[in-house]
Amino acid sequence: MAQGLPGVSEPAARVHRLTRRFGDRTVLDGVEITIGRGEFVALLGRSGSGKSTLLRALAGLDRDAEGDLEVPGTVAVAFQEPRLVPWKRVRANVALGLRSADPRADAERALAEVGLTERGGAWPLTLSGGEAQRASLARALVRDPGLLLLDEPFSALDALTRITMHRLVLDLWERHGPGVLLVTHDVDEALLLADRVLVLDEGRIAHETRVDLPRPRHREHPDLTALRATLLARLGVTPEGTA
Ligand SMILES: Nc1ncnc2c1ncn2[C@@H]1O[C@H](COP(=O)(O)OP(=O)(O)OP(=O)(O)O)[C@@H](O)[C@H]1O
Repeated sequence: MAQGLPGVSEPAARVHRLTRRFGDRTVLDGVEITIGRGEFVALLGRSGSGKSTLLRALAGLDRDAEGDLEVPGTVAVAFQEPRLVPWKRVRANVALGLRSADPRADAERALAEVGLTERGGAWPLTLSGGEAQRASLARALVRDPGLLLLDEPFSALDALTRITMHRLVLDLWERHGPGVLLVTHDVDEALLLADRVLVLDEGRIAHETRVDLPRPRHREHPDLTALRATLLARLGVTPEGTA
């Protein structure tokens, strides 16, 4: 995978002709994506369409992906399962691998930002699902990423916690301004959070929708109803009540 050199007007990430084959199966087939600095992009696609494969390539975790990838800044990833190291306390998990002057102080600051100051000394296994996701977000943000990759980080959470986490992510994004790529199954989540929603199908970005609405957004907003219908149709989901 070729890594581009950072330039003056670099976006947070640029993917050019990204291709990934597993044996004789081509899962990604020349994907093109640009994520602007400070832009929030959501990626939808049917199960098995290659969303996680794309995200892993962007995170630099897949050496066998072909194509050009330009990510000028630091990349941080938060996964569906928080992936905290169980034998390190929460604070130490957030500080893990951090090469700053005072990793512990940075970790404390990040924990405060996600509202988890009091759980810094806890063991990961004692955290609730929402708390563990907050810790995972703190661990991502403490690296001050230019690109934040979120792989379905809210899908295992209950509905109320998910709403709280949506607000938290928007708040952190507005404050820190990374480019975000959020992989999700949830059309509403994509429409509530993102500036732009992409649909991955047959190994390519088959559709793109811009969401020009101020945040916070409400599910019932009439503009979202139309966008939701378009996206569901693109995903091959037939509206209820039709054949
Ligand atoms: N290491 C691998 N070896 C072989 N096939 C793989 C590997 N990783 C992914 N695949 C295949 O690539 C396809 C895309 O997988 P991927 O996990 O990226 O899909 P996804 O869109 O994230 O799915 P989901 O929404 O269900 O999480 C799947 O058919 C999967 O079986």
